[in-house]
Amino acid sequence: MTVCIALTKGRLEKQFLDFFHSLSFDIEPLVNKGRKLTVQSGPFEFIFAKGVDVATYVEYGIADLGIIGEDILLEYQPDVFDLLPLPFGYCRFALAAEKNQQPADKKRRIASKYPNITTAYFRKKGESVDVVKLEGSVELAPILGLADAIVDLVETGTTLKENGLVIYEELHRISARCIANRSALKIKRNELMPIIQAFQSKEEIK
Ligand SMILES: Nc1ncnc2c1ncn2[C@@H]1O[C@H](COP(=O)(O)OP(=O)(O)OP(=O)(O)O)[C@@H](O)[C@H]1O
Ligand SMILES: O=P(O)(O)OC[C@H]1O[C@H](OP(=O)(O)OP(=O)(O)O)[C@H](O)[C@@H]1O
Repeated sequence: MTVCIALTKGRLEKQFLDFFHSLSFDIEPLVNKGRKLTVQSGPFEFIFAKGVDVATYVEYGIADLGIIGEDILLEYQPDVFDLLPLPFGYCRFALAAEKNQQPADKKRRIASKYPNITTAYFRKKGESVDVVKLEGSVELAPILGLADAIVDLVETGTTLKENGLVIYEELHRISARCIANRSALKIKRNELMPIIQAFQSKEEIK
C-alpha cells in the first residue's frame, strides 16, 4: 500500500528533504520534481501544499502523514493525530513592537497572521485587545501605525531588527511536527510504523 505524505511547501520543504535524506531515504525524485505537486517515490506518494492545507489533506485522509509547522496546529487545531516533533523548522512566537513603547492608555491593537493564538495569549494575560489579521509582512503594522504591536514568528530576529522592532515577550518555541490521519494510523499501521520510527530516531528538540 502506498503511503501518502503531505509536505508543507517553502521553507519546511527544503529542511524536510535534508532530514529525509539523512535517514537514507531516496529524495532524488523530490529534488527534481519541477513544478509538479504530486511525486511518486518508491512506496511513497508526496503531495506539496501550504501548511494549513497539509492539515486539511491529513484530516480528510487524503494524506496519511503530514509535515507541518506547529504554528499551524496551534492556530487551526485540525482534527489530526499530532505524532512527534521533528528536528527542524525551529522558531518562536514573540510579541514585538517599536522600541521604547509607552504603556498604552487605551485598548491595544495587535496585528498577527495568528489571530487565535494572539487572542488566547492576551486572554490568559487578562488584557483585552483588538486583534487585526494580516496575511504576511506583519512587521509593517506597527511601523505604519496599523497596530501597537505584533505577534509573529521569529527565527533569526533579522526581520524585526531591520524594521526597528524589538521583542517584548516570548510565547512558545516551536518546530516542525509530523501529523497523521487518525484512521490511517490503524489501517496502515504496518506501513506507517517504520517511517515513524525512522523519524523518531532523529527526534531531538533544541
Ligand atoms: N522565519 C521562520 N523561521 C523558521 N521557520 C519558520 C519561519 N517562518 C515560518 N516558519 C515555519 O515554516 C512554516 C512555513 O512557513 P512559510 O513562510 O514557508 O509558509 P507560509 O507561512 O505559508 O508563507 P507563504 O505565504 O510565504 O508561503 C510555518 O508554518 C512555520 O512553522
Ligand atoms: O526572524 P527572522 O529570521 O527574520 O524570520 C521571521 C520572519 O519570517 C516569517 O515571515 P516570512 O518570511 O514567512 O514572510 P511573511 O511575512 O510573508 O509571512 C515571519 O513571519 C517573520 O516575518
